[in-house]
Amino acid sequence: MARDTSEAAPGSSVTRRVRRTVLIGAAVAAVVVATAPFQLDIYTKNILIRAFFLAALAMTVDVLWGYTGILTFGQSAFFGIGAYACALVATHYGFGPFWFAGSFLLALLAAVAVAWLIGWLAFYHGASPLYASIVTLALPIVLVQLIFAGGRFTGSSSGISAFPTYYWAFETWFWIAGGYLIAVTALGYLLVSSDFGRLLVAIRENEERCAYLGIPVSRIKILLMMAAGAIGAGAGFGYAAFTNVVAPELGGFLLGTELLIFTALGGRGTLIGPVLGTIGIDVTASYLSGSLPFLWKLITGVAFVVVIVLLPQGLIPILGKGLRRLWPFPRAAARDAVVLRGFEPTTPHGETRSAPLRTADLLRHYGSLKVLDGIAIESRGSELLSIVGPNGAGKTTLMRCISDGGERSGGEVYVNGTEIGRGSPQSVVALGIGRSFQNTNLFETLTVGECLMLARWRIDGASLFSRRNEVALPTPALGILEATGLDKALGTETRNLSHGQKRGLELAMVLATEPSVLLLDEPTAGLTKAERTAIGSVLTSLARVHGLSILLIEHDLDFVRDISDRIVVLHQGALLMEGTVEEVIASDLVKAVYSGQAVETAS
Ligand SMILES: Nc1ncnc2c1ncn2[C@@H]1O[C@H](COP(=O)(O)OP(=O)(O)OP(=O)(O)O)[C@@H](O)[C@H]1O
Repeated sequence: MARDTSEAAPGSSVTRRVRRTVLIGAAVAAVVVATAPFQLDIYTKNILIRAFFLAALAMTVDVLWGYTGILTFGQSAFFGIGAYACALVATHYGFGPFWFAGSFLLALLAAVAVAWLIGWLAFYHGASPLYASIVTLALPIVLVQLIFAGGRFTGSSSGISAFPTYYWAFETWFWIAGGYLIAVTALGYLLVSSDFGRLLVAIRENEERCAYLGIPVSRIKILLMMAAGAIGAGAGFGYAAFTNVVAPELGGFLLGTELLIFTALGGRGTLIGPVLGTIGIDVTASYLSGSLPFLWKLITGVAFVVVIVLLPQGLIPILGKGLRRLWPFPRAAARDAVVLRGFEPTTPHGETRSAPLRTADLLRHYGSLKVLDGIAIESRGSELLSIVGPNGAGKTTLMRCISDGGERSGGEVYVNGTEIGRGSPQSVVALGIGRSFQNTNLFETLTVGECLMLARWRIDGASLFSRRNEVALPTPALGILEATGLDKALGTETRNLSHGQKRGLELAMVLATEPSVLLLDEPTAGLTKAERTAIGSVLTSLARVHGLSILLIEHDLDFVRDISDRIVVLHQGALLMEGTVEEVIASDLVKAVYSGQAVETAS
């Protein structure tokens, strides 16, 4: 089965990506060539070479902050590591082609190792974005302190100067710096416009949802940090080799903050904005700092505040809009037509597993407040088990404890026979759990097609430098898309969908991960009667035809009665009752709980 959306833009996505990559590379190359130093004075040549190396560094800040949402103050540290690797080896060990190449390699390795450590500290499971920013803030501060403490070896606060280097002509260094900038910007563009780039945007928009789709968010961020660190160190190495002067400020906190300002001014999340912004601002600032030594910081500071307040997207997007009016070209390849294919899921029809999900003595407390107390439930394959109970009974907490090993305070959770331990959501997804949330939890600026591709990431992977436009989905996911009309809206951004369609998309995304146990938290909340009926019949078919084990939290008891095989009733964090639909509906105990009467629970 294959369906093609009707929104195909002219030209293949590959052609457009190549065209846009060439365009981005050409724009940077144009700046480099336009400033070619044949008639420039030495001062200007110096400034431009420095600006090109810094622009390459700012490009990495944009990939980390603009695209992935990692607010990093620490990129300057990698620049400093690269610069000091060059200076220290040349000063203390030796100089020549072997030493030069060796120190370049050392710079890259040292940056990658430090980035790995910082990434590991900043992005361990459960760390908040604020914590990650503080860790990156500490990095340049620690590095500068180490340089100070290094005494004569590192040159302390004076740095190191006049170490041996290649005294090539300014023109040669100009092309090295410009070439490095063009190469890393083109590489950066290929990355952010690929499937992997789509993943970075998804992490920025909704990291939690990514984790529950089985995407190893922390690992991806650490790898990105390592790549960005290596590029930054390469730039720092080049700068040190060119100037043959290094000082602690090259790896300092001030430069780290300035890079954020350059990125914001140029246009966060545009790649070309921070590159051109850095060149423009650094060159202007260098001139102003010469002629107006006390005023230039004030002027750039005021410009920063004005742009942030009046043009929060930065300067380059505004210029880009103007250019696009004069010379229209296709927008980002992100909106390429997406083709859907369906396949039968691997779970055999009607397979009945004994207990794909089991909890034993599950406990969750917040301080002295016991929210779940000794919950033992078991769900069977090909079964729809509803979890009901008054507000605050602990239903959502139960789902959290099943889907994230770090959530529970005690007890065990077994998924397909494996105890989840303290595993992260993505490791629990790998065991066969799929979870949808009480509140719709999507990626606002991604299209329906992109969201579906994202949901397949764990199984299909994502290419680093290319972009697919076809996604294969298990037939149940396709069924949900058809039932909610989403198969006709694959190019629509999710923020423009109706509430019902958002709920449908969320369910389709969970099903796309091919779970054997489905945890659904009020999947029909806010839906019309017709939409509820459609979802209800899909759920029953998932359980009975496709053999899934479904745990469903619902407040609509009529809906529960119509579709459930069994019901579990929670009350004040304890298991009140478990039985067939008829048993639970006939229970006086359950009626008493729902009418607000005081009821004794087992615990
Ligand atoms: N982070 C938290 N800190 C303290 N208490 C919490 C926290 N999260 C949940 N609780 C408490 O745990 C109890 C159970 O909450 P939970 O959301 O699991 O209930 P629920 O049965 O899903 O309710 P509802 O049907 O309203 O969604 C509530 O009393 C809630 O206030």
